[in-house]
Amino acid sequence: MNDTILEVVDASKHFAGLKAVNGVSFGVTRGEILGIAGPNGSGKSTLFNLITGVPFGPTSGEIRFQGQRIDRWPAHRIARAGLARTFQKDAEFPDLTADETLLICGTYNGQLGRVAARTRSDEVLGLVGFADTRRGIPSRNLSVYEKKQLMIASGLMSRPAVLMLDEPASGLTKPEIESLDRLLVAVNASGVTVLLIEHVLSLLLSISQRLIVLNQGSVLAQGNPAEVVRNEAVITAYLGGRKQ
Ligand SMILES: Nc1ncnc2c1ncn2[C@@H]1O[C@H](COP(=O)(O)OP(=O)(O)OP(=O)(O)O)[C@@H](O)[C@H]1O
Repeated sequence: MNDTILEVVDASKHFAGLKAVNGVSFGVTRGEILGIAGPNGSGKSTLFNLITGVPFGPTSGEIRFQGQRIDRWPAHRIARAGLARTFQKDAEFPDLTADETLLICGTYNGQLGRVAARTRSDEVLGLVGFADTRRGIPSRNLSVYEKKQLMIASGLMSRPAVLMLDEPASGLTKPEIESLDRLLVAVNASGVTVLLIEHVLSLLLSISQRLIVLNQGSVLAQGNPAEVVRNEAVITAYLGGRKQ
């Protein structure tokens, strides 16, 4: 049985002369946590953009999700098919509470009625460990870690098969990164395949089963995380060409 849930085949995104993503191919196995690393500007967020169609699909290449070709689908159709993502930002709706935010995500992305959305909110907030006492305050007043919890909970409202996270550890303290580690393991254990863009190497090494490193829009290395971070080309890319 083929257990590949998501396939990126020779995908590129070019902005005029800039090859932001250039001929990238990889598969994602159902149930895994796949880490994606790379220096700033190497094309990680653009790769998420072209997979999810937010705000654009690939210039060329194919994206296949659960056996269907999705690279010409509108973003909302891709989301509703089971590919959810988060962005590198603080709070989706700063003026809204966690409950209100999740109601919007549940009814729009998850296409749930109000009662089902409320039930799902309880489930996802429990899964990410969000305190009940914090559900009624505007998101802008939450701590950095609580905003991350809410962001991940929002992505889970539609019961996605795949959750794509863009640098969720940014701005977190070391103990908070350890909490995030446990949170993501719990999300994965609940049956969600996870794609994780991250600069925090300790998190990637702790939870990823495989690691892909991008550089200048192309795959530089992929495979076992501990081996990939020892790869000489990867070290050189991170050090900007300086030899140690
Ligand atoms: N909409 C756009 N128009 C033009 N250039 C873009 C656009 N989006 C991204 N780029 C460029 O594409 C390249 C890759 O950017 P991208 O944001 O994907 O990198 P990244 O690896 O996610 O970086 P970081 O780690 O800093 O978030 C960069 O040179 C960026 O300036």
